[in-house]
Amino acid sequence: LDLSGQINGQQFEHLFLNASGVHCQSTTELDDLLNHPAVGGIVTKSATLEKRDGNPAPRYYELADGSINSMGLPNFGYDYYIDYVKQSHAKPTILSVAGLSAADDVQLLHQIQASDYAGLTELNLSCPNVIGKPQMAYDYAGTEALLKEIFAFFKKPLGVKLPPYFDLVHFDQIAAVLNQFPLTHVNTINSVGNGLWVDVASESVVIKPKGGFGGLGGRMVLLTALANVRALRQRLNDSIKIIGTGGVKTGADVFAHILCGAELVSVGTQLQVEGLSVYDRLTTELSRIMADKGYHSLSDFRGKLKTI
Ligand SMILES: O=C(O)c1[nH]c(=O)[nH]c(=O)c1I
Repeated sequence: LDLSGQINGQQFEHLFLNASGVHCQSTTELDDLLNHPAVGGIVTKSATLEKRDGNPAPRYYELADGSINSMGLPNFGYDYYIDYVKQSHAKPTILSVAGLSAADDVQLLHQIQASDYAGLTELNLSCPNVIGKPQMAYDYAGTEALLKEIFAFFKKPLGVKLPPYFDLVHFDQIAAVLNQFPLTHVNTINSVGNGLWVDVASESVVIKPKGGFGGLGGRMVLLTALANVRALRQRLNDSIKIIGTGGVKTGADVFAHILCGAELVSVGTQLQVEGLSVYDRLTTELSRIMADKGYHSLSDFRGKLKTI
């Protein structure tokens, strides 16, 4: 079976990545992913200019049907990750970056442009957990202005990480902005921002930052993730590929993401819960579904969701 995908001419022999933030903060974790046969490529934890400790713990909590997190962008800083992705790796790498401001974003991309890194970069426009910092991708004019400034100097392959949208007009608006730029891909969705879990027994929230508010992931966000992959596939230029992220727990979920138009699929919460073996299970389950349907490659059904 051909389970490959391509972004900007870079061949991902296997469709699976990690969701940025999960199992990707240290070089050891990144090596674990790269060395796993059922992983096709990796995304780094979003890097900021300087190293960050992030928010106070507890800042991640696993639920029956997913997760809630308010990590606060803990990472070892830009230099740590550019040094890692600059090395030659057997599989494609995506360097994720997240400034604490638009100016930071520009500075980070200037540094990447000046470096000899030739791989993919992903600008995270959707971190919901940096206190006081709004999610840029909910500001359409701000996103357009930022991307105009960036593409004036940035000539390397660039994609963006998007938050979920919940209104068809918002899909139209963000697609109208993104279609103006030579983006290699969009990665959708980031966590569903600012959910709240209440533990009834203790009558308390379960994470410390932001009074318990945090980004939602896992099975509970699958339907929102599929909607965002599908809506953006229907609206974005074909040249902008989609990395489907959000809610993947089974091979059927992976199949659904591809049917909605995803080129590649990321696993976040379920990787956190299950470990690297999740990729073997998902590969087995996806392969069985494809074989039952007589499909030999992802392109046999990618984007071919039927309506009724
Ligand atoms: O809190 C985080 O570090 C975080 N958490 C998320 O769920 N998405 C993000 O983009 C980020 I930068």
